Amino acid sequence: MFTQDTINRLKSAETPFYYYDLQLLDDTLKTCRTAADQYGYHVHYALKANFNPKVLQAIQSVGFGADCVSGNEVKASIQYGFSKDKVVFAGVGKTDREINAALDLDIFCFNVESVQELLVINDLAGAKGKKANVAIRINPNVDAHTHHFITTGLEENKFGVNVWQLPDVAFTLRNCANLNLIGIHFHIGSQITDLDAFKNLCTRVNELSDWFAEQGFNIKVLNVGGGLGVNYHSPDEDNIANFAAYFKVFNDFLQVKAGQEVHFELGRALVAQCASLIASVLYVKNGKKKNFLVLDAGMTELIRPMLYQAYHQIENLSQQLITTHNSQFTNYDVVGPICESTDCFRKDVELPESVRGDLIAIRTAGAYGEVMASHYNLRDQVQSVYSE
Ligand SMILES: Cc1ncc(COP(=O)(O)O)c(C=O)c1O
Ligand SMILES: N[C@@H](CCCC[NH3+])C(=O)O
Repeated sequence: MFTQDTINRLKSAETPFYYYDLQLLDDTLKTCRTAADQYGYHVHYALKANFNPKVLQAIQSVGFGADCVSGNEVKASIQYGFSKDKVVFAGVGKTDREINAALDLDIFCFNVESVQELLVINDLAGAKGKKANVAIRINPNVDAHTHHFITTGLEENKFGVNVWQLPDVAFTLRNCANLNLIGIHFHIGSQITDLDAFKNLCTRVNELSDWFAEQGFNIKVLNVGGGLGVNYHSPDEDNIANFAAYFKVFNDFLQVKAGQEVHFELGRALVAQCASLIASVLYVKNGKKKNFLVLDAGMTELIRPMLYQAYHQIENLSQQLITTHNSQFTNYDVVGPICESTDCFRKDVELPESVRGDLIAIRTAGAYGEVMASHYNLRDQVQSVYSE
């Protein structure tokens, strides 16, 4: 919910922009930290969700590690103060240049996604006279019951090694003198709201942890990835994810052997609710079949609705200030200015009757929003405005 003061402040900035509520970010981080600390769990923030400098500064200041998926994310995490012994480097296609840079930075661990990658890291580490810590990303074939496009832990997905490939992984590890296996890593998908999916993940992790122990490997880290979802439908009533319930599932169902640490890689749940995309109504096009609100933001600023049919709550902030019980409501297709028919945030959105210049908020846009913006149509770089 935006206060009148905030709306007045937003009116003075040029749209479109992302508005960050840094207090909510801080509250979310502290809630997560407290819930994780209860079990001694380690949280790494998945930078891919949002690498806005202010967001990174806030997250590193609560002591979380960093989960990175490119050489540039590794560099950014260290630049913004994440401790290098809490930086992990994941990704299915790490280049030699990226691996070398991460080796030079002495990061904590590579999350490795194939036997081929193990061999490359072994060679590159050897050439530097180093030993690289690795965790094997295993595809647990657990259904996350999330959108098909953002599920990652199924046999049909490109990520990780499949269970039937593990004997080959074990053989390779035994023959790679420059690798030190420290952990096993999993990530079953994103925007998961059914905690049973994590329960099923725990069962698989327990089996695989036992398998590695039987093979004589000392697995120090169980990295169960991220994926905790947020409430896109009620961003005000439910603005902080239920971290306590999430971590409790792992405490209840994950078998942790003596000396093992449990690591998480949360992205969305930490940052989604703290930002909204703020746009202005450029034109109201009333037709016979449809009414359109044409905004000055589109898929170039927030692509999630177009890419995954993702729901984001849409609010008319200007009319919120003057809406009375007599206000007229109209259904609009809320669209952007981009030359693509898919450039639509949502069809048939019921909003107070809107006029040119009204401020529109597209909520829960802090994760995979600003970071996925593009310059298509040679659009300007989207700007950010902060609550403090
Ligand atoms: C390997 C890995 N870890 C962590 C994350 C973060 O996921 P989320 O933002 O859903 O918490 C992702 C993205 O889905 C991922 O691919
Ligand atoms: N970018 C996606 C999620 C992918 C997460 C990265 N593995 C989203 O906006 O929901």
